[in-house]
Amino acid sequence: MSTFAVILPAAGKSTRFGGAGRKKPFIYLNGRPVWVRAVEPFRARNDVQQIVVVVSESDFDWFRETFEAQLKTLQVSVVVGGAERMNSVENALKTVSDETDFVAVHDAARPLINSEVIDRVFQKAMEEDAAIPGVRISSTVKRVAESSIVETVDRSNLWAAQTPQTFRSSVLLDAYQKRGDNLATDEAQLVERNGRTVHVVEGDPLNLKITTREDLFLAEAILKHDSALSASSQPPPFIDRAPGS
Ligand SMILES: Nc1ccn([C@@H]2O[C@H](COP(=O)(O)OP(=O)(O)OP(=O)(O)O)[C@@H](O)[C@H]2O)c(=O)n1
Ligand SMILES: C[C@](O)(CO)[C@H](O)COP(=O)(O)O
Repeated sequence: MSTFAVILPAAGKSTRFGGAGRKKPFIYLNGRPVWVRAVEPFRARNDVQQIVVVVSESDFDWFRETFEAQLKTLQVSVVVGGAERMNSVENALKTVSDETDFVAVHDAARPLINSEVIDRVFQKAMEEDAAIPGVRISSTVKRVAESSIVETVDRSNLWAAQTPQTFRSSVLLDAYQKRGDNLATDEAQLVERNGRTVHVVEGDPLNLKITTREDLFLAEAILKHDSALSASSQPPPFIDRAPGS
């Protein structure tokens, strides 16, 4: 069986989330911390051998003390992050066992990841060495400058990248070793720049990244809807029923 290490970057400043309160990975979402929800689907897998959460230096002691029980139960190690997401992932990569076949990087701010998406990405990565989940862009895309449209972008081949972004360990390590000072907003970009093909599999529109407070409200609504669905044996009225059902 191939083995996977999962890195969950949670060392950002949550600037776009705003407010003086907790940073978004540490906020409770319907009773459980966002980062815990992001970790759980990976911890449930037999092929995941190592899970590393990355937090900022200023959060490190507080995080380990506050979430001591969850860290022990979930068997998660904690690493100090860096100024940029790339630095945070790089720090975690240094702690990944040499025996690990694949590394997956999943935003700790994506708490609604499900096992079906993970299965698809992990399977594709095992077949092709590099894979990410994505969802097709469904709105018309405009390039805007000074509040005016300068271009309508052809959206037919545009996808929004998600996580977990998953790579054969050597492929990701090589991309990071050769990145120099180049920054990127996701690991796929580093691997692409290093001349490797990165494959895209169907993600999930509900695998949202909690960036703003509105995203948190959306995530809460999704979880409330799911729990209502699972509590009721009947599909919701808006789902078409087969004739005569
Ligand atoms: N230096 C950084 C920056 C980001 N992240 C993590 O990468 C994920 C995706 O980043 P983003 O959603 O942009 O989080 P923030 O950087 O905190 O958001 P903002 O840009 O609004 O400050 C988050 O889980 C964030 O904690 C990280 O580990 N280290
Ligand atoms: C990795 C990512 O979630 C893919 O869409 C995204 O690039 C993270 O961006 P952020 O600005 O670090 O949230």
